[in-house]
Amino acid sequence: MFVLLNLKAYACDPVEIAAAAADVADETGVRVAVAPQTAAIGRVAETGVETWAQHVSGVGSGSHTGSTLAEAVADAGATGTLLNHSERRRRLADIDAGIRAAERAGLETVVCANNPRQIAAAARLEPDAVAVEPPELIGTGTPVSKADPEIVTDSVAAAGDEVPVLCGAGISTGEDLLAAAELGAEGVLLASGVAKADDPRAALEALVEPL
Ligand SMILES: O=C[C@H](O)COP(=O)(O)O
Repeated sequence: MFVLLNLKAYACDPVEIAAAAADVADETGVRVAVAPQTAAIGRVAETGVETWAQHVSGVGSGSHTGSTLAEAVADAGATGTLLNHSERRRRLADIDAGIRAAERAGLETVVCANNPRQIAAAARLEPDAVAVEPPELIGTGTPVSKADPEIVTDSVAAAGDEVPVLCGAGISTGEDLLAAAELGAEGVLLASGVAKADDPRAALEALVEPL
C-alpha cells in the first residue's frame, strides 16, 4: 500500500512530520510520501522522505505569474505531484496539461476525482494513478472505506487494469488502510488524521502497523 500524506495548508511542522514519515517508511518498508506546501518541498525532501507536490500548473517556463512549474518542484526535490485535488479542482484540459507538464519534469502523477465517473475520465488521461475522494467525507474522520465502500470498488472498476486507484477522505487508522486494500485500493491519500494529530509520528506508526 502507498500512503500519500497531504499536509494541505495545515498549521503543522512539515519537516517534523516528514522526518517521522521517513523513519516509518524505513522501519516498516511501507511506501510513505509527504506532500507539503510548495515552499517546504526542499526542506521536506532533505529528510529523505519521498516528497510530492500538492499541485503543478500545466505550463512550461514563460510568462505565467503565480504558476507552479513542474520543473521547479522537481528541482526542489519532489518526485511526484497530486493534480485536481478536491480543494484544487481544474478543468479537464488543465488536468491533461498538468499531467503532461509533470511527465516532462519526471514527476509521478496522482489525479484526484470525486466519483467513479470522474475516475474513468481521469484514468483516460493516463496518469500514474488516480485517487477517489468523496468531498463530503474529507476531514471528517469517517473513512470512505466504511462510509461508502462502493465508491472505491466502482472506482477500481472504472479505472481499468492499467491505472492503480488510491482512496481518500477520513482515513486515519490501520483498520481504515486494511479496509481500503480489501476494496482494491493500492494506496490511500490522507491528511488530517496525521497533520492535525497531537503526535503525528504515533499516528503514522499506528496507521501502517497492521500492514
Ligand atoms: O488529500 C487528502 C484528502 O483530502 C483527505 O483528507 P482527510 O484525510 O483529512 O480526510
